[in-house]
Amino acid sequence: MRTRDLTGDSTQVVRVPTTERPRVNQKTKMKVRDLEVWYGEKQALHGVSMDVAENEVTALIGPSGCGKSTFLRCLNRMNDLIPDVRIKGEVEFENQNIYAPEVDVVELRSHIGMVFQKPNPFPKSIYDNIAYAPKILGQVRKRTDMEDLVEHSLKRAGLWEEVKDRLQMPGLSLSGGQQQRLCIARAIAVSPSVLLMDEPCSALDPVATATVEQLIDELKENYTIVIVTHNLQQAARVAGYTAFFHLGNIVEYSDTDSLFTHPREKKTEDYITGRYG
Ligand SMILES: Nc1ncnc2c1ncn2[C@@H]1O[C@H](COP(=O)(O)OP(=O)(O)OP(=O)(O)O)[C@@H](O)[C@H]1O
Repeated sequence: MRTRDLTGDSTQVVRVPTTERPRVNQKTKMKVRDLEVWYGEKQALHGVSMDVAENEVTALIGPSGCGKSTFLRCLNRMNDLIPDVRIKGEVEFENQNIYAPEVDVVELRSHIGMVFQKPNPFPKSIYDNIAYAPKILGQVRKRTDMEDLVEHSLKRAGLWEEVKDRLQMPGLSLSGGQQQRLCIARAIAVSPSVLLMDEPCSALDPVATATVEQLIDELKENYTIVIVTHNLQQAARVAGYTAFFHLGNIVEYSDTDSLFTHPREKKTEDYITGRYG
């Protein structure tokens, strides 16, 4: 594994593997160490380590089956829901290993939210899609506070103007792109600091994709975003950092410009130039 000097101070050279930490002085929001995942007998991640930069968008790219979604789901323990899964290693968030036995997973997921590939609004009204989780979590009790939260979340997701006159309509009556923004609004309503997005645009047309990409760009001011995408142009457009996964390992992790213009590894170059995958 390659290393580089992160201090610039020749008297105190700290060497950190480049796959873990993309840039000098980058504040780290989540720290993943030696993550191994098995589904039954099949190992999907082989000791992956990575620092996730705060208030940045980090893209996970790589060929089908290389472990991107598995890695993403480990960041808020979504894999716990899969039978026969076994996870080793550490994922640190706010100075705590999220796999420690005392961690409350429901609360954890209110800090680290998730948006899925296919928009999946609840079969409820637009209003209730947003209000449901803050209510269940006891975050908001007064009706007027909830109305404010619903409005604020929909505005943050760039959907307010389109739905403000029909908040009691079913979320499922919206278009695909609107449903995905509703899901983003729902995720941010509980005030997470990290948003995980698993191919959030793959079911959307180019216009809706552009809207969601613009939203991701705006959200990164307040949120740390990790996004799985098959679309290399999308990674190049939205992400400050990109990790290239292959066969359950990270081959290369760096700032997006460097990864796409000067990949260090031959495998990365082959992938981004379309020689395989
Ligand atoms: N629920 C599961 N049960 C068993 N095996 C799984 C499960 N989810 C993923 N896998 C296996 O783990 C490996 C990694 O899958 P994962 O979905 O993480 O890859 P990916 O890079 O996100 O793929 P894609 O780009 O096709 O979505 C694959 O071999 C896959 O078949």
